[in-house]
Amino acid sequence: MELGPPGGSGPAEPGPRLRGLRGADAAASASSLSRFGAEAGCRASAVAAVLPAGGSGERMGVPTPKQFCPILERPLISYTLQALERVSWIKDIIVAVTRENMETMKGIIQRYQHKRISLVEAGVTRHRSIFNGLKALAEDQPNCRLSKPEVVIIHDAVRPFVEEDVLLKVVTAAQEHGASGAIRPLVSTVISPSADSCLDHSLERARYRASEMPQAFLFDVIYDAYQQCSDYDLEFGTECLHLALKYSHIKAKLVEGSPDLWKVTYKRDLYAAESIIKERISQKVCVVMDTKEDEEHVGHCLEEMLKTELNHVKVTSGQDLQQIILEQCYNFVCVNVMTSDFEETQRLLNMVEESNLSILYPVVVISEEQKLRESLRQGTTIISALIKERNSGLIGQLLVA
Ligand SMILES: Nc1ccn([C@@H]2O[C@H](COP(=O)(O)OP(=O)(O)OP(=O)(O)O)[C@@H](O)[C@H]2O)c(=O)n1
Ligand SMILES: O=P(O)(O)OC[C@@H](O)[C@@H](O)[C@@H](O)CO
Repeated sequence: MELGPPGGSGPAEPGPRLRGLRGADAAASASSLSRFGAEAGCRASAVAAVLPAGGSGERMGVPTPKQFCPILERPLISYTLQALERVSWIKDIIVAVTRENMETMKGIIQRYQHKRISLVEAGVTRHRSIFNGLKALAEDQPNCRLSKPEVVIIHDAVRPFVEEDVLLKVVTAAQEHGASGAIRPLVSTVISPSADSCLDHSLERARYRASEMPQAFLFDVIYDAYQQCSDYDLEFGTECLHLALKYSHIKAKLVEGSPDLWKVTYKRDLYAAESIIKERISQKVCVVMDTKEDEEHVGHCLEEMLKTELNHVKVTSGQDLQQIILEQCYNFVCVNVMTSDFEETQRLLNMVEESNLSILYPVVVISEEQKLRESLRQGTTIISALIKERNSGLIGQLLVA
């Protein structure tokens, strides 16, 4: 078992975007968050996460294990890590990878500046990988450098669209019930085949749910369960909640999860994940121009038109660029009125490159205000298509209107 040092710090890159919590949810989570935040602050690691990432991805049908398959030229696992890193009260993230992929994983941690990550060696099955991750947190292990958490989250590394609200729900429920897991309605009906591959019986779909991730447990509940586990369970089991019930006699609290909790398993899931990520990072466009005051400025006209094509268009001037980049905007439209504006545009390009944003996020440069005004509709259509398509072959478009 190899424990890598917790990672460094630095801006995360694009990935699944968190929706803000609203209304009662926000109030409830704020109190729970503050409770965890407070406890996490005093106990430094009240909540930890274990991410099994030691599989081979056979069902994906490609040589690269699916957790390392690129989406927008970034490994799938990096999006999951980023989603967890955005949750400040998760103090340690333990990732189980095979020995042969250890260096690849370390490279991803460094390239994308992931933090709070410790690596352990995966097992030959998912349960064994999870068990190795738990051992890294248990204080009864030699050379253990991590403190035992009160609650541990278990989440598949190939489920990138996990959000803070569902993590908070399962963690809060686990604290109260000992175990908790996200569930989703079944899409297909479950049937039981007979020995001769004929229908024996089918289950009433409405009475059943699909078990998804994340799941959360009081650490001792799940660690004790894994310590008692039979080899059969470790070899063939797929359900951590079942182990908590069978060995720790804890009935997990089930929490309705969002539709995006699904696991990347087949190649089609990669395409689906890419389109979800593209959609999420295309929702914010920054129109950069040298003035905010002049409402007749073509930049404001462009902004109004872009709002009909894209969700969120923010107008800013050159001075706010650093803040915009820190807010993780990935789409910039620079309206150049005078040739001097090109210096502003070059400054933006330098900032985007320095800020480590992926080169896939197009900066659209427009020159010639008057001509743009004449072809504003066409310019809007082209800009929206560039942002939505985000094709690496179209990097750094210079649109001369
Ligand atoms: N020995 C294993 C097997 C799986 N996993 C991880 O458990 C998660 C969910 O498992 P699954 O979707 O089955 O992944 P694979 O086993 O890689 O897929 P396949 O069954 O298609 O080979 C994945 O993050 C996978 O990397 C693991 O840590 N150790
Ligand atoms: O190894 P597999 O991908 O088949 O199993 C993983 C899933 O079973 C698991 O992630 C959820 O069902 C929740 O337990």
